[in-house]
Formats: sequence, structure tokens, C-alpha cells
Amino acid sequence: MIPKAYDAVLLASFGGPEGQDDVIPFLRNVTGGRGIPDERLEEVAVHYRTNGGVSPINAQNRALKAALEAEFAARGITVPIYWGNRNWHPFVNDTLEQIAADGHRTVLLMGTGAYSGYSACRQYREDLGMGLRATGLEGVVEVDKLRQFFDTPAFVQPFIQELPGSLASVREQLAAAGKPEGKIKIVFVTHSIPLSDANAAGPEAIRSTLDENLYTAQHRAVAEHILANVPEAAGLEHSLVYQSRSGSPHTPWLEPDINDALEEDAAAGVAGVVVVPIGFISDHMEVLWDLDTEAKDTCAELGLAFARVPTPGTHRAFVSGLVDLVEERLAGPDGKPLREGRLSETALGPWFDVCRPGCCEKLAMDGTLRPTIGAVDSEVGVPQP
Ligand SMILES: CC1=C(CCC(=O)O)c2cc3nc(cc4[nH]c(cc5[nH]c(cc1n2)c(C)c5CCC(=O)O)c(CCC(=O)O)c4C)C(CCC(=O)O)=C3C
Ligand SMILES: [Fe+2]
Repeated sequence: MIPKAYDAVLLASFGGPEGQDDVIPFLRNVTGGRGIPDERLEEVAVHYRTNGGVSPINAQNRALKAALEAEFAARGITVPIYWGNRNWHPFVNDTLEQIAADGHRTVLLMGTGAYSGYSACRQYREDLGMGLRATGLEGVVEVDKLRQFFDTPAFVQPFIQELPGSLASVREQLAAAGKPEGKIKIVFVTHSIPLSDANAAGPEAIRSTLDENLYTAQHRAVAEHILANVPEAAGLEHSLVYQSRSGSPHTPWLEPDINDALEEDAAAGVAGVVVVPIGFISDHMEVLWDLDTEAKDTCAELGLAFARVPTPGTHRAFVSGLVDLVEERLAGPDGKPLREGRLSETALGPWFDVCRPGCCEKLAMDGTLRPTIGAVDSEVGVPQP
């Protein structure tokens, strides 16, 4: 990848409602055109309603942006950071217009999805591809995307550093319950996605070398790397399970669901679980509801001790590691990148800076592919191999 003297960074995320009146319009944006039934919308709305109609995700992105800005300043990087969302204000198209109005022309997109796949990667590329068209900025503003970072120190180090604390909490809970020798299991959990998305994740050249879908393989690489680096977890059982399934019950999604898996674990004699949420970068609604509420309740019913490891959030290692990745792409005055090499820790990785042809492809309802940025075969933006 040729480094560029980017003149703006765009932090792109999912977005979330900021009050009761936002909840349904937000959910309509999320599910627009994908046929999620209204009953399901109402079901999901409750998660937000019990929290005052507010998702914590926007505050978390504001905090991440501020932390990245502080780290830029500490390293003498003067590039401004903007923030835009797919499903709620500030919408990515409005942010794009602001970026252009401020005179910037070369933008590095930092999407909050850590893995390959349609929802985690390609959809962010589409947001910008469609956004450049909708705002008339195609050919004016150029947007490249930072690579997926599941494999990097930025993402894995916070989990490695925080897992021992959660493990100690479960050990204390078991001791207090008179079961100091109780069996503990490490439960890695990520967002379930439709099987068809999982099978389309990543480029064919890599998919064909794996014995499972690439989305799952990336998560397994992360889970195994975390375990190998936490001595306190040596010898404990572990699993990779899924959360937050939605869509039609007739469409196959990745399984098992965390709640079903916990039942089986209890039946198999497990006494306590440490849940490691490796699918997300912050403790947003899908973490607070599906894990800290539902999965925790399931554990209480089953008599299992429970602790959840925090997501990276604004962990020092996450913020500093993300800025390292920006430095790999950012050209200094001599035209060379600010940082040589490509940081990566897990068995899979480092990932591509520019997505390969056909990567994570998914047709729109009208049977066509949407425009994307950040790939070798993108129609918009100015991709480079
Ligand atoms: C892989 C992935 C990530 C990680 C990558 C990334 O971080 O971007 C992610 C993030 C998030 N998903 C979120 C929320 C939702 N996701 C939904 C629906 C869906 N997600 C999917 C996948 C993912 N999702 C899929 C395949 C669907 C169904 C199809 C569709 O409709 O696209 C729905 C619809 C309602 C329902 O559950 O049926 C909601 C409300 C929030 C915000 C939480 C908050 O507000 O705090 C965040 C960060
Ligand atoms: Fe989601």
C-alpha cells in the first residue's frame, strides 16, 4: 500500500438513538428494506426504552474520538478526526459534506467493525460509496479504508489484559458459594450473522484455504491468541458462541446462541463462566442487553457464576494501537509512512489495506451490487493495490 498524506480521518460507526423518540426511526434505518418484521422491531425497541431510549454507543464513539485526538496530538499528528454513523446522527453523508466544506480531499476511513464480513466491513465501504454519490462528492473527495484490525495488538491486548480480572471475579464468586474447585469455562462470544454472509466473508483466495467460514476463523484466531497469552486461563475449557441473532427464523445464522450454549455447559458440570465479547469494540446496547442482561440472567437461572470482560472502549492499548495503524498508512513529509511494517499478532493476519475483488459481496434487494470504496474493484474513490 502506498502511504498517503491523508488530510482527514473519518471514524465511522453504527450510531444509536439518543432519546425515546429516536428509537423507532433508528430501528427503521437499521432494518431499512430488509424485511425485519415490526414485532421484532418492538422487541428490540424495549432494549433501548429501558435505558431511556438512549444507546450508549454515541457517547462511546465521542470518547473514542477524543482519545484518538489526544493520541494524535501527543504524537504530533495534525490530521483532524471526524465522526459519522450509518444509522443515526451525525450521519456519514453529513460528515462527508462537512469534511469537503472544510477543504479536505483525501480521507482515511476507520470503521468500527474489527472483522471481515458484510455488516462488519463491506457495509461501511458501501456507506461511503453511496455517500460520495449522494453528496455529489464522487471524484472530489477520495476515501480509503483502514484495514480490519481484529488481529492487531490494538484489539487483542485489551482483552488479554482484562481477562485475568474477570477470571478472578468468577473464582471469588465460586469460593463465596462454597465451590472453590468448581469448573470454569471461558466463553468467547461474537455477533451471529446469516450463514450466507459468513460464507461470503473475505476473498475467495483465502476462503478456499480454510476449513470453516472466514468470519468464524478470524474469531477463533483471536480467541486462541488471547488464551495463549493469559497464563491464568491455562487448562480451562473454552468455546466460541454467538449472540444477537435477528432476521427470519427460517434463515440459517451462525450457532450456537450463547444462552443455549450456557445451558449445555451447566448440564456438563461447568460452575462458572467468563464471557469474552470479542465481536465488538465498545460496551454498547448489544453488549449491555444481550450479554449483561440476558446471558447473565441465564447464568443466574442455571446457577452459573458470571463475569464479562470489558470491550476495548478507550483502553490505552486500543487507542494507541489504532493510531499505530493510522501511522502505517499516513505519509510523512518524506513520502514514507510514519511507521514501517504491519502490526499483527494472531495466526490470521495482517489483513489487506485494500479489499480484494468480490470481498464480502452481497447483492442489494434489486439484485445489483452497491457502490463501494476501499477495494481493488471499487467504482468510486481511488483505490490502489
Ligand atoms: C457483524 C455486526 C456488527 C459488528 C460490526 C460493527 O460494530 O459495525 C454489528 C454491530 C451493531 N449492531 C447494532 C444494532 C443492531 N443490529 C441489528 C441487526 C443486525 N446486525 C448484524 C450484524 C452486526 N451488527 C446483522 C447481520 C443484523 C441483521 C441484518 C441487518 O438488519 O443488518 C439491529 C436490528 C434489529 C434486530 O436485532 O433485529 C440492531 C438494532 C449495534 C448498535 C448497538 C447500540 O445501539 O448500542 C452495533 C454496534
Ligand atoms: Fe447488529
